[in-house]
Amino acid sequence: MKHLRFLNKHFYKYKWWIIPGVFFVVISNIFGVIPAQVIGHAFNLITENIQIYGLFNGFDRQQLVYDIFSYSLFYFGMLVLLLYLLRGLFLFFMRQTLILMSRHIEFDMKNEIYAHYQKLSMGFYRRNNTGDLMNRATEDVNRVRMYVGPAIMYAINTIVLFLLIISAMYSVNAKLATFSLLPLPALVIIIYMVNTKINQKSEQIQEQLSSLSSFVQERFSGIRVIKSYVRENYTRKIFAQESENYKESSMSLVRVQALFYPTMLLLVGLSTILTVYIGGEQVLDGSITAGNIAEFIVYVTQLTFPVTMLGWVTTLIQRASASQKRINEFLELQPDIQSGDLAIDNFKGNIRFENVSFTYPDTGITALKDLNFEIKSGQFVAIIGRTGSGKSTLANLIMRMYDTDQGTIYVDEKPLPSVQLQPYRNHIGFVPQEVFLFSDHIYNNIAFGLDSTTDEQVEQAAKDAAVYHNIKGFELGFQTMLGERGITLSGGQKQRVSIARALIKSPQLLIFDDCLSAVDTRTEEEILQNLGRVMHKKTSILIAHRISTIQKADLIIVLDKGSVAEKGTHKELLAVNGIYEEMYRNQLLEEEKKSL
Ligand SMILES: Nc1ncnc2c1ncn2[C@@H]1O[C@H](COP(=O)(O)OP(=O)(O)OP(=O)(O)O)[C@@H](O)[C@H]1O
Repeated sequence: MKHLRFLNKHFYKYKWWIIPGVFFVVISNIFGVIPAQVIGHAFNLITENIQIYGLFNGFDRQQLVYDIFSYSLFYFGMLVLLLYLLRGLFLFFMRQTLILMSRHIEFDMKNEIYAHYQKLSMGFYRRNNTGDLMNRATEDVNRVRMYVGPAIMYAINTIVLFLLIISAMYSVNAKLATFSLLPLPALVIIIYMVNTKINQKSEQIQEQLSSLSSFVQERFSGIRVIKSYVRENYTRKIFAQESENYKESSMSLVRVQALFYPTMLLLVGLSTILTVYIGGEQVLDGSITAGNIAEFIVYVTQLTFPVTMLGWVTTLIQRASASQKRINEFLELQPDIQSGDLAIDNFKGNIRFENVSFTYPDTGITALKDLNFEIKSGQFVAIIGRTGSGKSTLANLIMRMYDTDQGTIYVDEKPLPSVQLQPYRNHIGFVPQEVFLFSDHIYNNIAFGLDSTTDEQVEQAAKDAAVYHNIKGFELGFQTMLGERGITLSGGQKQRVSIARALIKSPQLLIFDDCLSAVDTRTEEEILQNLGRVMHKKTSILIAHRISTIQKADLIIVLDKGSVAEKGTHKELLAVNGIYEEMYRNQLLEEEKKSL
């Protein structure tokens, strides 16, 4: 329950919704209780009038008695109707305030969680899977909303109704009130127990459903692999098994639910029988009127719904508390990467690594060891090395996706952690190794990094990335949709669209993380030539596997097992006869083999 205290700030913010809301609950309940008394009076009127009507048997006046009697009944009927209408009106206001408030709180919470997620660092995204993040921002928030809205509303409603009805009952007759209420505690306990059971089963079903959905989602994403390995029957069988489990749990839930209403009706029926029996005795000894029995039956029926709600409200509160705990776990996390204060308005693109080492905290893998080098402003620098040698890690450190364990990275001679993070990243055009494009138009994908763009800018970026003609070849050109409901680009086209996305920013520093691997050598040559023009006097860092890509670099850094093994120009490195020269020889050999 303590986790729900987090929501108090929201309640405070929306106090002018809660206060009238509670007021409407009280008023609507008053209008809900008075009709029972009116019905009681009407009942008394009937019994008394029937006797008077009988006395006038055979007299002309009998018709007059009948008219007065039916007029009074009509009056009582209209009064009950009016009271219920007023109750309905205030119930409407109650929902309009309390439930609407819960929607506002839900909206605020979702925005708060989303904004907070965005602040958290890469390590957080590595540690937690996307499904979990999504669940906390949607399903868990929804459960909390059920607490701030319906649960609170029904709880207040139940308390107010209980107080009003019980005091009304005891003011009529204490003995009858006690007997009529006797089955209610049993009803509360049974409902609570059944509800807990239903809840456990629903949770189990929910889990099975999400595992079923993940299974289906993954299998359909990998449908190509399934078809090529002819595993359709195999996956169908697994799916049938998972569905069977889901069906079994659902059936067992239905069985429990089927018990719920009969049990409830049984106990309410018991209460009614007791009311009529004890009430009958009381009428006989003259302590109450027959109308009071009718009044009590209405009370007992009115109490049934809130009592049922009580069990439901308890489960809603328990669920909300568990969900809020999960939400708080993430909201209380502080980003590992905190922005510095130094402004970096005229970034020149000078990067210096001084004794930099880095170990991934989750795996304990030391990816970079004691790196020392300088990338001067305006240089074209290449990073090369075997797979797993730490090239992408180096790019991530420059982007400050992670902080170094030891040593310092200086940007324009300022320690990177002391620099304002977002303006710094804004100066960089980063093309990651794993291309990610949004399910949106090609145009919007290229324009992604800028707040406003012109068609010319987008087209020029596409031309520089050598993807313009491909895009123009599509029926809808730059308005072609990508992603699930759009077209699928080839690996090379994707890489080039993501290059265009970086180039459109005219960044001061460009980092290509092995993003030319799916591009043929001729197109690669074209892109490199364009880069020479676009990145003139600006810094470019190219991570590559092919030596042909980087031969013209001002500086080539060869990484081996996380350390700088060699550095220099192409010519200088060949002269060293080391790793670089060996890679060069192997690649030449491969090309010769291909040309044979
Ligand atoms: N997010 C991560 N968490 C933990 N370990 C990682 C992570 N990313 C990379 N590593 C490890 O760090 C080492 C260096 O990886 P990195 O991706 O930097 O190499 P790379 O030179 O870019 O490789 P490739 O050429 O195959 O892309 C590897 O041993 C890898 O397993």
